[in-house]
Amino acid sequence: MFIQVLTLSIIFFLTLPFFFLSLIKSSRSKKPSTPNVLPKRYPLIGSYFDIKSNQSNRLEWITRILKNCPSATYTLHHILGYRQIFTASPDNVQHILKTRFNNYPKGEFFINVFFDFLGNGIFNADGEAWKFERQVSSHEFNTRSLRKFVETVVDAELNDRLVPMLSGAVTGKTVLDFQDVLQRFAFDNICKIAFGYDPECLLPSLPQTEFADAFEDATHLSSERFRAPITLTWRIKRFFNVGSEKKLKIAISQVRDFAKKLVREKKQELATKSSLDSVDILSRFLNSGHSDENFTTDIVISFILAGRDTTSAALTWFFWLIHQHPEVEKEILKEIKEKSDMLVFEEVKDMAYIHASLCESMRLYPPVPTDSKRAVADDVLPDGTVVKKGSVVTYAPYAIGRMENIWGSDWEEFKPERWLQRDEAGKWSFVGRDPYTYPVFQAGPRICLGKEMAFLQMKRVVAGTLRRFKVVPAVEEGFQPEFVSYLTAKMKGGFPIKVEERGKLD
Ligand code: HEM
Repeated sequence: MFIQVLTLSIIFFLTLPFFFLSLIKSSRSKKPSTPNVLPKRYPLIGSYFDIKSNQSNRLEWITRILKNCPSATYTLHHILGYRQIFTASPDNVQHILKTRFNNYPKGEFFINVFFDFLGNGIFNADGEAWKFERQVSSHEFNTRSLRKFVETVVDAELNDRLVPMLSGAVTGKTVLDFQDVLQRFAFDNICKIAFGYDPECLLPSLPQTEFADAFEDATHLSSERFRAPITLTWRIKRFFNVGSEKKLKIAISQVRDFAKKLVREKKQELATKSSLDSVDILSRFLNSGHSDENFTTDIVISFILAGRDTTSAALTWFFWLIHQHPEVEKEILKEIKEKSDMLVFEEVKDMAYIHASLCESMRLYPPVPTDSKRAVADDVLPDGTVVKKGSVVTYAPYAIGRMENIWGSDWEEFKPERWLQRDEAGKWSFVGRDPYTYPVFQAGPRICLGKEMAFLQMKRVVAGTLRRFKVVPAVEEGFQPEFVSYLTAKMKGGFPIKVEERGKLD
């Protein structure tokens, strides 16, 4: 706090004369004022005051601004001339993620902010390091691996852990935090598929998971660095090891200790096994000659981040929306009833209505609501926005999902049908949108590697849960959950539910 006040005071006194000058100038100005939704901007400090006052509702604030800009793109001016361009324009998204991919890496700024937590893991790498990690990991996402994932890992976690836990909640009439349960589910899943290790997080006792808490803190506090109005603040705090940086250091060291333990155990296992027996991602990296402990630890952390918080966030919002829309739930149940009790891989793939409902839910509540790149060289976006070398360019799936010109005047409504068409026999088929209009999984060369895996897992969980149970939010009448976003999104305070047994589907 002291450091933040000190930094601010210095900047404040340096910029005071410019501030008053601009006030006088704007009060004399005859020009019509900009709509008050756009931030006020001053010399040197840019829109510091608006940025600061909207820090806690940043996503909504940015969305409101983008909705009020003709090309859904806005350049936000931070302190000392540093610019950040926000966009919700599909053409601009395509330009950044595909057409001029090489001009928009994650960049030094992002990598430095997250380096202590993610190191050189795939989420925090550019250039050759990224290419190598992507190439090695991609083998784990072929059809054979995906089939194995659904038929062994997901089904076992569902039938042996999730369903018994929901049954227990019916019998005991207990309230569960479904967000926590789904995170545990996803964590067990990703550890099994990526490292061949079962952390047994989703047990009836809901074991205290020090690691999960530390992971949560590390994600939250690292992304706070990214949002800090003044970058210098966290660097000074880190130097003196005080405040949030002290907490972050402790959380990161717990996360890294856990990940290192996984790497060491895997190395021992590989020493006694043929390399052909080990088909998880970690084994692939270790077998490819990359046994450096820090590097493999980074890989483990990135995959946990990729696999744990994304699908659980998506499912949390999905189950909330389903309860608000009984007509959608009814249609989902119809689809479930058409399939066998123990779904096989092809049946999971084929569930078009559930697929559409998940897409629709992630349109409104994307697990990764914004994503940033840094311009290597000067550029101009398709809408004419000038990008200066070094500017941060952020595309916002959350805002794109709320654009009337893309989704129509009913954009606020949860309507899976906007992703579907019926054939003459009345069977639904899924109609996707291009990945720039729906960049929930990113797009272009860095599109999410786990997209298909995520859908298979989520569809299996939805079918396995709703076939037997009704998920009822345990909240007061009129309650509205709050969407919060760190690196990935969350429902603030968790998602309390009661579970009811459903009679046989008729
Ligand atoms: C609903 C679920 C998911 C969503 C919405 C999602 C979304 C995303 C997004 C937006 C990115 C780009 C992040 C960035 O570069 O900053 C990404 C990257 C990635 N995702 Fe996912 N993801 C999901 C599930 C998964 C799962 C289950 C895995 C499995 C391990 C996975 C693996 C990855 C990997 C490895 C990358 C890095 C790709 C690269 O940089 O080349 N994701 N994902």
